[in-house]
Amino acid sequence: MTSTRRTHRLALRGNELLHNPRWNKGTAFTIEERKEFGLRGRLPSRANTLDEQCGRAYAQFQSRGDAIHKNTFLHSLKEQNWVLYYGLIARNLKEMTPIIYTPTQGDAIAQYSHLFRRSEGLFLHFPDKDKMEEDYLEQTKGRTIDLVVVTDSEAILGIGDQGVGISTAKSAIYTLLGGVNPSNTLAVVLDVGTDNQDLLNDKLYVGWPHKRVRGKEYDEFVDKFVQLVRKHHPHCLLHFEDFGVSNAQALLERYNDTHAVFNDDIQGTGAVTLAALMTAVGVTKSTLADQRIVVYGAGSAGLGITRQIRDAMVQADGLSVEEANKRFYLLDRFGLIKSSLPSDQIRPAAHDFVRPAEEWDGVPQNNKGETGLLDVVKTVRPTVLIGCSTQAGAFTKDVITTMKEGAERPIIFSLSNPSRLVEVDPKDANDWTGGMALLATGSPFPPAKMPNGKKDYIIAECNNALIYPGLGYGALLCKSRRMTDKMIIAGAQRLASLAPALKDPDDALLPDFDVAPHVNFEIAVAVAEQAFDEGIADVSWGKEETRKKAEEGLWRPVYEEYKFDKDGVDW
Ligand SMILES: NC(=O)C1=CN([C@@H]2O[C@H](COP(=O)(O)OP(=O)(O)OC[C@H]3O[C@@H](n4cnc5c(N)ncnc54)[C@H](O)[C@@H]3O)[C@@H](O)[C@H]2O)C=CC1
Ligand SMILES: CC(=O)C(=O)O
Ligand SMILES: [Mg+2]
Repeated sequence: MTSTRRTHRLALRGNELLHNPRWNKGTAFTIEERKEFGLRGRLPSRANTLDEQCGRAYAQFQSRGDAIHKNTFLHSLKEQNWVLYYGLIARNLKEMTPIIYTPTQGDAIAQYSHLFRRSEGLFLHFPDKDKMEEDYLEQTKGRTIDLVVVTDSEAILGIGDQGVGISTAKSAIYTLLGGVNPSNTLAVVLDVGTDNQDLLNDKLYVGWPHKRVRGKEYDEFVDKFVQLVRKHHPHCLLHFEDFGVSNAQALLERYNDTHAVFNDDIQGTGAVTLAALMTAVGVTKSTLADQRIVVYGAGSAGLGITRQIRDAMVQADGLSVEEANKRFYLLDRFGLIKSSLPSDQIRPAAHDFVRPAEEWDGVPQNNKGETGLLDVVKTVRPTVLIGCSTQAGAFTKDVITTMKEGAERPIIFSLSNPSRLVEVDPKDANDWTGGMALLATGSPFPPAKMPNGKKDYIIAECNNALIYPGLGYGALLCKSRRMTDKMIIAGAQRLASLAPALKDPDDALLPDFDVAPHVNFEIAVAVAEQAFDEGIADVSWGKEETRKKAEEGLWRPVYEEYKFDKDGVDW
């Protein structure tokens, strides 16, 4: 890829410049820049390169004992110097991504109020709803905003309602893995209260200490925000993250046809899982349509995955929607989703996949008429088992060995985060199936030992971060007016085409996180090209230039030249 160093004209000097993480270079300011920007006496004598700074910061990172302290260290680095923060993590991607993202970020968010030092992003508080536009403009006036990542923190990274959190980590991943310019992103928390009693009881809780606002008032608050984004940044992609399942689905449906919106838990997770499954069926030399798929946990992720795979069966394998729906067996907290369940136990998004109760006559059920996972597995003999339930250990040895009896190469994805909530430890799934399972997890796990001295099996990390930065960058690159299903499938197909298991069936089902920036770049190109095909790209250049434009638009953590200019950038 090409790289061009630009010169920036800055109106900031002295401490203002040193304390601005976007522009600060710390000891890497050159002797000339120190003179020009009034920094000479504010810095020690010796100028460092970025590599030297990264070496020093890496040693400091290593000296932090546990993951949460490492997370805090990196967070404070981000408050000081963006180039150093992203440069350091980019140089140590596999080691540091789990620190700034899942699994560690979940713990950091759970302790947010206690670890709090400095705020980041935009907080929109329900009690200040009448001032929302003022607060929004205060943070965004004069800025280019290409991407807004918004959360109401109701379902954070598998640990539930945390009141405030997550959008900054998701937004950092856009920069790290997608090359999105961090200056052009905005992380937003919609603080509508929390139903987490521990937080409400905590005197240090920094969010609005109030029960969650729901219903009409909630909808109006979110709508006001969405309309503000549309009014001031009409081309910007609006990414919804970790909303509670009912709101997540409803918001996507409400805005999807009119605005470039994207729900990561539904669509991003659906897309990365589809890619892993496409690779897995390549290994088993079958098709998507050949599968019998059990999805355990029919929330945002489970329903998003189900719909994504169903749509791909229709698009790629030519099934009708009705035929494709029949390939799925969904379970939630009331067991199998079947027609005899009371209607309030079946979410609207699950309606397409409800199994007829008659089909289950004679299959054991509990005294409430619920059919559990093991009995579903015994009856269905699934080829694919996907977990997104937050129920640690739900895929027991019985479940896995029963599945193995009906599938030579069982495909088992336990996607719940953080790692401790995984439905089955991939090491166990590997052992219980004699090394025959095709595995993926939501957080990183070490490779599994294979029988008969075969090489270790790399567990694919099936996390939406392997695809959402590329989906987002592709959409904002071509200023797409929407994020369509076809764009998402194009991204998933490109991701699957890069999977190691395509070349070697004993290798991982998805590319390694080491190469996630390259992978997301390829996804972005595929997504933008698809937007051109659908006639929804809104730029002056043509489809054939997509790759070149994508390269030019990448933000990279390198120090660029500065010149002082009193009319230059001042924020
Ligand atoms: N790997 C990845 O990229 C992603 C992983 N996830 C993870 O997936 C999990 C679920 O996330 P969301 O779908 O956003 O949450 P969610 O709350 O929308 O869905 C969880 C579902 O599991 C169900 N459930 C709870 N207990 C159950 C039980 N005993 N049996 C069956 N189902 C049960 C809940 O009723 C709910 O419908 C979390 O751990 C999350 O971190 C979510 C998004 C992306
Ligand atoms: C990865 C992600 O989006 C989640 O666990 O919610
Ligand atoms: Mg999420």
